[in-house]
Amino acid sequence: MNITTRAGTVRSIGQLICRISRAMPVLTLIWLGIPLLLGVLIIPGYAAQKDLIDLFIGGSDGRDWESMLKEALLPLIIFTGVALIRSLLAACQNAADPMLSDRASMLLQSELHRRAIRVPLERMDQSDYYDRLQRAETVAGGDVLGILKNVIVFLTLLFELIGLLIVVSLAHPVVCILLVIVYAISFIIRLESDIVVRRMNRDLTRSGRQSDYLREVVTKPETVKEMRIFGSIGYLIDKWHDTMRQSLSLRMNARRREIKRGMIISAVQIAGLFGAIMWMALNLGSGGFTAGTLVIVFLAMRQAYGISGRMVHPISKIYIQSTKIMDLNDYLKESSAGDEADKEGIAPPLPNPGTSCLIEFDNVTYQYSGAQEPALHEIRLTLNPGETVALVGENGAGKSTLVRLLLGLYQPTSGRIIWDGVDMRALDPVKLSSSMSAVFQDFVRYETVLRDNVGFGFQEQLGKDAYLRRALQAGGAGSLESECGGLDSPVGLLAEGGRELSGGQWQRLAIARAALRSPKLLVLDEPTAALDPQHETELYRSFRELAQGRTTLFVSHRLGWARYADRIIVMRGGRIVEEGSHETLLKADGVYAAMFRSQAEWYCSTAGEGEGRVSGNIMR
Ligand SMILES: Nc1ncnc2c1ncn2[C@@H]1O[C@H](COP(=O)(O)OP(=O)(O)OP(=O)(O)O)[C@@H](O)[C@H]1O
Repeated sequence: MNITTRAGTVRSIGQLICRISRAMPVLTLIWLGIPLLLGVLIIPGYAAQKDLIDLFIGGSDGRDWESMLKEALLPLIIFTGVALIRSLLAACQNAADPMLSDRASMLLQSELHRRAIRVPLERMDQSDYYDRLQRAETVAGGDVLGILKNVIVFLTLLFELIGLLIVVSLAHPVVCILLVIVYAISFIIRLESDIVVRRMNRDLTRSGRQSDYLREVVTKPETVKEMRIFGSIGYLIDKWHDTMRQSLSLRMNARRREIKRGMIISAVQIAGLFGAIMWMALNLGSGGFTAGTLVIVFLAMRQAYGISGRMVHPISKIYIQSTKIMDLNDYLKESSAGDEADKEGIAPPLPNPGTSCLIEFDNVTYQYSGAQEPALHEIRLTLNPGETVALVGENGAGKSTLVRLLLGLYQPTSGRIIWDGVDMRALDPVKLSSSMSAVFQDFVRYETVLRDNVGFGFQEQLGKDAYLRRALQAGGAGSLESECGGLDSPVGLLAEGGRELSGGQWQRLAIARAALRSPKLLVLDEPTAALDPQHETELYRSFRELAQGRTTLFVSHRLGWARYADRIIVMRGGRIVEEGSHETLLKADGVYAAMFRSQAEWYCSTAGEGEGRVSGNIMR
């Protein structure tokens, strides 16, 4: 471990403690002050012992017992007082320690969650983000308890060790120097050993995530069905075994290395202790030591030896955990970018989005981080107020990427998206998102109560049953209220007594959620993927009503629905390749016409074979 890494470890622990102390200064002060006091108290404790030993070994020396006892009274009081105060402080430490750790864990977890919701979506797409978030979550959720425990044990032992070294140096500086050298060598060896473990733990997070995924995927009822049919369970289990075997072997190697280093450290310390005792024995006559000095130096060295042995554990743990602390600090630092601007008085208020909702893509290019090619190339597109535009194209054409940019979830790599004449990046983000509503193909299932599933669309109306019912109707989920037993009935299997809903029912709730708002911009990204044809037809009718007077963009692979749009945009390879009404595009006989014909042929042929129960109105 180099100096930079070591400094990084100390700095990250310092940052962690500073973060905690800002939230709870008094508790942190008590928590840190107790070890310091425990260490300081070692010195008068040993000084009193030395005086007592010298007094009683020196004998009466012509004095009466009464005057000797009088002389012994002060050291006795100090010795007993120190012992009492130390045990009192230890009790306080036992109370303060879990109190601080638990509160710190809660504090860090809430800070982490607050930060996580601010992270740009582009950052979430990068796999290293999940590694970092996972490590930060593990630290804030539980590891921090262990880390703070280790920090406090280490500090307590460190201050006691310093106290003992002061005791020894007061007796004779040479012995103290010898002990300092021994402990310094031990520390360096230990630090070198720990860097291996630290690196290994970091590497193992990624493979651990992979093995967790594999373990989950082979046991989940949703995935088991398909895997049994495709016979992929055996292959995935073997893959999981391989990942686990590699992790175990890495861990075993690091453990062996740690044990070897531990043995070297013990040998160095025993040699140092032996050398010091020998040196003292050789200088016993000439060194000017009193018997008391000799005894307390011996006792202090013995205690210091024990302490340094016990210090190895928390130090080693802290070094291993320091990566995690660094990760937590880095994560909190990274995701707090922009916080400064949020502080009241620093950032000027941003303008609200306009009410007409004329949206222009001005030469917009978007490239995913790490991707070789842009997913969208120089898009020029205008969505007119109140217009319904259908976005179609083959898989990977860039439709969802365009939708994410339109919703402000991603920012263009180059170019601008303009809302009523203003670059969307310059608009108030909260007002902007409340002017939009969206239904995604990968919609969220809130396994709480029915009310939440609709009301999260517009939280101010969460308690207004009439609005929620209207939204349920608009989403084609009007019957769910009575089927589930009321708006406050639990849905999903997570809540006790919850009613599990079908994929289509969940999807209809997502649509009801979007309908609850009164958005200027409505975006429907494959909103009916999980619906049966009958309900899909009903839903598209509801969408048409919902889209009235709003700028609407909908993405669908069902071209039968695209014909009802005012305009159809066809994408291919990240570019807009065609644009126009259904009739114009059919006449143009290009990409859209080919796609439409192939779908129409499929429907006609399946209907002709008498197998298709698909309602013909999809392609009519
Ligand atoms: N998170 C990502 N990171 C890197 N590349 C991505 C990411 N998401 C999508 N892409 C790539 O961007 C391109 C456009 O993807 P996009 O999801 O926008 O297509 P799509 O038209 O919505 O496809 P589909 O119809 O299958 O949903 C594809 O080549 C895809 O591989």
